[in-house]
Amino acid sequence: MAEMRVFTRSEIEKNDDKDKVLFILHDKVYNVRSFLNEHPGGEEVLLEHKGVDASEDFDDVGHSKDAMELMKTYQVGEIADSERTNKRPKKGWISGYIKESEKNQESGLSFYLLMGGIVLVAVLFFYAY
Ligand code: HEM
Repeated sequence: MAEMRVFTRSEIEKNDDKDKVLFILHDKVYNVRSFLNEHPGGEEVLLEHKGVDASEDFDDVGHSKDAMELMKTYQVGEIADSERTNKRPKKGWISGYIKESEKNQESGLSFYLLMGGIVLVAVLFFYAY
């Protein structure tokens, strides 16, 4: 991951460096210049959001957990403390995380099943002898 920098919103807006396509997603700054051709949603939509806070539109698409992981590769910094919205991502955005917590519950459940199995074996063992 590139070295993290602190940006102001106007810096992102005014940036006209040809090597950078910067936008803001939930107070974090991304440079998707090298991702344009690879974005499954197409380069157009990324270019349309150049220089702006794309959080809401991004949330509305409801990106997957894989997309969230991929994003980390393109993060170049974050917005200065005083300019952060600190808004919680909308449901679409966190759908991946919700799935993640469901996964944890599942693994919690299998833990109890395992414990139940052990107890059952112990009881059977107890009655067998
Ligand atoms: C670093 C930022 C981004 C990354 C890494 C990223 C990654 C992805 C990936 C992996 C997909 C495939 C579907 C999925 O796995 O969710 C996707 C689809 C899409 N993305 Fe992005 N994306 C980014 C930013 C954006 C932004 C700012 C927009 C603007 C609204 C956008 C709009 C879309 C659209 C419209 C689709 C297609 C959804 C569909 O066909 O159902 N993406 N993106």
